[in-house]
Amino acid sequence: MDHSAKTAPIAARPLTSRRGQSALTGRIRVPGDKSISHRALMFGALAEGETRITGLLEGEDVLRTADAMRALGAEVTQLGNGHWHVRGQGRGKLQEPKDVLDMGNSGTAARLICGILASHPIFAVLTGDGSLRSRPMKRVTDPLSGTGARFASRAGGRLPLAIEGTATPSPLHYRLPVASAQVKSAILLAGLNAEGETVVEEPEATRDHTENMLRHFGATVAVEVQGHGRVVRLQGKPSLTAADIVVPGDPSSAAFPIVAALIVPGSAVTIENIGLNPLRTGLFTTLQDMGADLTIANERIEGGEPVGDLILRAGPLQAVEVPRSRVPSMVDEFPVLAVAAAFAHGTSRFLGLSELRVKESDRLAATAALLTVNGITVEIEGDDLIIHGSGGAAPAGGGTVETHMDHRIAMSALVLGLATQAPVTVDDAAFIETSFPKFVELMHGLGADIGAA
Ligand SMILES: O=C(O)C1=C[C@@H](OP(=O)(O)O)[C@@H](O)[C@H](O)C1
Ligand SMILES: C=C(OP(=O)(O)O)C(=O)O
Repeated sequence: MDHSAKTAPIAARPLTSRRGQSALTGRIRVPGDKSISHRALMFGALAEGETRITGLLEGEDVLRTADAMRALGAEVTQLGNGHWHVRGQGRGKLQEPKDVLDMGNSGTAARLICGILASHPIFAVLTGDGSLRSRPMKRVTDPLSGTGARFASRAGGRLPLAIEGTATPSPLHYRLPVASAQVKSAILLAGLNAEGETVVEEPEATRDHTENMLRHFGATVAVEVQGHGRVVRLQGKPSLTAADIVVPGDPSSAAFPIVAALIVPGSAVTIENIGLNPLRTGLFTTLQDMGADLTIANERIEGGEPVGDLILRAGPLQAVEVPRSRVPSMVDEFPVLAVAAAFAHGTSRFLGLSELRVKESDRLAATAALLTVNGITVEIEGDDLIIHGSGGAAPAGGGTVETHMDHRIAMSALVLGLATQAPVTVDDAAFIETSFPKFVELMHGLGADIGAA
């Protein structure tokens, strides 16, 4: 698939999901964690020596990061089956790219690379596909300007964006105005080449893969918990040394077969080797609050991250209220949680979803639309999403869902259609490739009926 800004738009790929003859059953693994995969390639490129990665997500978003790291001078080798090697020159030694860096659909790639480039004395231009070009970048370029780097972009801070990095970045002390691991990470990455301490204060804790992996490569990163939030301190100019990385299965990808197993009557599914970093597991807590038959087994530490297996059985779900403090730990899971809530007994409320408006699509609106067009009653009140559950009965379905270049809307809609009365169609499933290659094949393996529209 190619959906880059440089090429003509490719034909949309509609897909339909239907209630099958039987329940979903089986034991599966989902692809590697997207957040950890991006960081493994980037930090490998910033470290000295050869970083060996196992279980890398080979989805479009991460492949864009791999291309960008090559364009910046790192040797990035794909060995097959999720094994990759990255040979970096050491911190501060990236080369000026000879062409525009196309980050495709990936907000994480674009924003983290802004942080990396701000503290290199090179010029670079970033662009992306139609979705990424509409997403806000000022949230990183405004604070990063404090390093001395200069940014020029389209109106409203949209890509394409030109960066003139600096050889002598000032260290930043920044309090995040929104809960965002991407913004936190961009600031920490700029701090790698700054003299002294870079400090990020986050009022709500967000995923800490950057902090963990920087430590793994030899940096000194101190984290102080303050209420719901944290203060992160990075010592500048560390020696970053290549390190091996084992990428766990992505809990955000696992969310789709998880919800499918819970709503298709009679299903029994096990998903192995899922990352259980506590800053990523808000969905599992929420589903357990809903009374889902979801058990975590075989918990262990692999490659420095907690992982485990999830055992799921279909059954009745109760409505739930998700507090705003839980949003960062499940920020990408709300579309598919909304699908689960559509089957629940009672009315669910998800509070404080403003950040969903600036994802690959306006996910708050797209999630409400995906349910509404399939006969489920929803309301948006301010930044809250309210879903009136069907009380266990199969919702009507029969709708065609607009995916707006958003992989998570496409997969959520296809999961919904596995348990509605009439099939559900998505207008374009192509973007599923960004985070979950082989999603359809994996769901087929469980017995799901997903096919041509
Ligand atoms: O840091 C990361 O890897 C990510 C952070 C989140 O974005 P925000 O930082 O915008 O919340 C999340 O939505 C995205 O899928 C991955
Ligand atoms: C928001 C997401 O990713 P990104 O911001 O990297 O595009 C996502 O994968 O749901």
